[in-house]
Amino acid sequence: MSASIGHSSTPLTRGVLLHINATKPAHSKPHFPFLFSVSYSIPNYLRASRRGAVASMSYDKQLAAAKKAASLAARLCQKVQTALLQSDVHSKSDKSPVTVADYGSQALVSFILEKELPSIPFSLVAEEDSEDLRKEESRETLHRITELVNETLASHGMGDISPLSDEDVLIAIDKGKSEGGPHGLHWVLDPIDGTKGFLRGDQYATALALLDEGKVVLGVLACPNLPLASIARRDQSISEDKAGCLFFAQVDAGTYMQSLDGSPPTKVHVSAIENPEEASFFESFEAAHSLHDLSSLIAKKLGVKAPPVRIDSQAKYGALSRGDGAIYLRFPHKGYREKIWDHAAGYMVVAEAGGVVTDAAGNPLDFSKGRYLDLDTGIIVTNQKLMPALLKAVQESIKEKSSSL
Ligand SMILES: Nc1ncnc2c1ncn2[C@@H]1O[C@H](COP(=O)(O)O)[C@@H](O)[C@H]1OP(=O)(O)O
Ligand SMILES: [Mg+2]
Ligand SMILES: [Mg+2]
Ligand SMILES: [Mg+2]
Repeated sequence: MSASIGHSSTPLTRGVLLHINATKPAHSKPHFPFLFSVSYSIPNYLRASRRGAVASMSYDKQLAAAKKAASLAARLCQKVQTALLQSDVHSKSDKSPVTVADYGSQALVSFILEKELPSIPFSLVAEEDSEDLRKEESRETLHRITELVNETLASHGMGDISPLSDEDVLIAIDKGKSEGGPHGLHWVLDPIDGTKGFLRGDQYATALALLDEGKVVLGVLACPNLPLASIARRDQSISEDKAGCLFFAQVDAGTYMQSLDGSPPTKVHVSAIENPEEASFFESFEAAHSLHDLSSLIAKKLGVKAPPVRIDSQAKYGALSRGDGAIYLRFPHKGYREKIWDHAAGYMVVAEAGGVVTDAAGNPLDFSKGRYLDLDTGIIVTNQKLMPALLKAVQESIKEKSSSL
């Protein structure tokens, strides 16, 4: 049995089904510069919660630009999702709305970041590229995307910018082809994380992070359908709740949440729960994205009593960063390669809120290897108190289930 948190649809009945979304990563170096001998005794999961060499720098300007870009992209996505949900059943099974929102979001973020930070060399590692959009049959879709991007800019205080042409939009999208890596500054973007949730009318996120010398130094998660109030112990329809959260975090500066409408930010912290019996855990809504039976086994071994809360996208990381749940488990099917844009922003938001993100072996996530994450089996997220027991349960469960992984 599970719970799921959607936006538009189903009333939530206790013990029936909640669905939402989210994700995360980690840093590698222990931050004890004068105690080198101690570092060998620090468990990997604690190393994963500490900042790297670039910790003392400020990224305030980049953070302001990232918040602006992600918020506007979320507005664009909301507009498309609203139209999608109002349309008839046939078009709901059509992939094109999400295509328009994906490309539009990427073009908008790319354009705004470069415009807002003209003195900084621009490198963007992003999910989409313009190859399909340049085909003759995509001409109308491209016009629609350009129109949406221009409308969004004009209606959110950027009307002084000359409207973008179709070619400008294609160029902005293709700026996302950077390979990232261990040197320099690289933006990392998932323009819509959780496309399945987007199409269902449920959770999705625009996820934007910045890498400096291979380390994540800031993260922004715009989650248009995530309720502002906690989704823990939810037992009635969420459609009554106000939704639309913007999470943001900068290295060594904590994690904050505000409404997408622009309420003052409040500092958030991961759950302080130490007893697994009181913990609840998040996982993908989509069984194709994560092994639900493995998560169930882990939860059982740990002694978790609550049913899983199933959510699409990196909204899971956002919800975890404010303590709505204590654990996030992600075990993709064999052969799936995780991309950095699916975890970089969520990682930062959780790590700065006091949480820990590792792979299934307890190693920090390494964002310096290019577009993919190179990791052992899965990703696990929780607070520092629960991590040792969680790691043990994960490793025992994987051993038991190893034939099916
Ligand atoms: N087969 C798959 N296994 C795991 N994750 C997937 C798979 N296919 C797509 N994804 C990506 O997983 C993330 C969503 O996972 P979830 O919502 O279950 O947490 C998204 O980034 C989604 O891509 P996309 O960004 O295109 O939606
Ligand atoms: Mg994604
Ligand atoms: Mg995506
Ligand atoms: Mg995708």
